[in-house]
Amino acid sequence: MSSTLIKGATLPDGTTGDVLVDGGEIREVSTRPSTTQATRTIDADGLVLLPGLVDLHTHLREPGREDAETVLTGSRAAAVGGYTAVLAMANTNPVTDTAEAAERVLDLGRAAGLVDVQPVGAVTKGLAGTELAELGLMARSRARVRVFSDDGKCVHDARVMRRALEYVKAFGGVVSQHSQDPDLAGPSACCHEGELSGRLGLPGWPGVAEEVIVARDVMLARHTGSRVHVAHVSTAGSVEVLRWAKEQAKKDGRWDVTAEVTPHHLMLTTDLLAGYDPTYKVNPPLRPDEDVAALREALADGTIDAVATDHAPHARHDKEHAFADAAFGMLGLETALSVVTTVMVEAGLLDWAGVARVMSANPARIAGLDTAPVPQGRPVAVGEPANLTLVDPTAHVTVDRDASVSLSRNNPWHDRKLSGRVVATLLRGTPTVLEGALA
Ligand SMILES: NC(=O)N[C@@H](CC(=O)O)C(=O)O
Ligand SMILES: [Zn+2]
Ligand SMILES: [Zn+2]
Repeated sequence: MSSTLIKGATLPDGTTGDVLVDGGEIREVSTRPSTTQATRTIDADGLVLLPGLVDLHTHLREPGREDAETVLTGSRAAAVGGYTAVLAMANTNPVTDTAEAAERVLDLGRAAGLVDVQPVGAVTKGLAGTELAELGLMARSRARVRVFSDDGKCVHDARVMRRALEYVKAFGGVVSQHSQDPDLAGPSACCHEGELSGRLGLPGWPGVAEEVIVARDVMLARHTGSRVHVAHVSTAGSVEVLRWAKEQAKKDGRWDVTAEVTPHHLMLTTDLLAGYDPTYKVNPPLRPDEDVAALREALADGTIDAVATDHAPHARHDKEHAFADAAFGMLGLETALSVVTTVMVEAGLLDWAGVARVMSANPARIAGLDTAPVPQGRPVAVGEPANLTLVDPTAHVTVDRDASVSLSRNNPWHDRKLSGRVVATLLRGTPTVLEGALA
């Protein structure tokens, strides 16, 4: 295997040095110039070297909607975005609700070979919300499933949620919840319920539809002594509940609650809907400024543990409709690091150690990938697997949706100026991205 010498990189802790990668591992980290000869040298002067990014929430669409994305094209988008591992959501067709289905996604990921594709298992059969899927068999399968989610749908029945939490506790699993009470909004809700939705004549979801489920689930986590993870948190009220719950869980030590926020909920607001552009239609919906401010603050102070993309590719014929009829979801893998650089690092809310924490270490730990046979989310240190992301923190990029390696084009960042750019990604020592493009 070839070796790579990364010269003069700034590490997350702020020190500068040379990093030698060989045999899939980090072999040297030295503050003085390394004299070792390597097959490849990357000049990293002025660049930041992060542990490979880990995405807790990706929709890869295979099997079933290979016209929108495949495991291969989604893996390409992930690598370009600086990711070395992604959790593939279960709302495919068929649903990932059996050990065989999970192993198939795992194998497709290995065949693509660009990032570790870790399947998420469904909580209930067919995402129908009534009967538990074969959680234990998925956990014991080759796919070693630890994260379970009916994402796209809320596990609405409290009894089913309680059972699922009890079940996953046995093998250190976690239930990732799409928190949204369907009874608090009509079936046609498609945006944030507020003054603007009234003006536009669009039926909305109130923030409280999310908050009541977050509150219920943290109490169920406490009751069962298990772990719940709140997917794509979008309101200030949810943050308040999480802040309280995390304090309680810490004191108790027997249960846990974690949460993720998407790049779009950290930057885009509900007023974008004024033009009825379905690119901005997403679930949970874009919220007002005060929610966005609360989410940023919560990510900075650790109330929210992780940034997760909720990369949700959709084919043109599903997205290009009148607002009310278009599919929910937006792309996120290729732009996440730039959005976080722009809204968190440049704003002084996170330093690079903080970015490493919320985009690599914490998501890996939540997903149980930090203890996998070949771990993810580990520090940039000698003896660790060489999963690495090299970032130019001062670059400015104007996003072009047609430059994307995703199969889909539902990109809300098109034409926006963002800061920070992924220059290179290494998966266990092998470059998947060099000079900002697939290697
Ligand atoms: N986020 C979305 O708007 N859509 C997701 C489902 C989901 O994450 O709930 C999808 O699968 O398209
Ligand atoms: Zn969801
Ligand atoms: Zn999702």
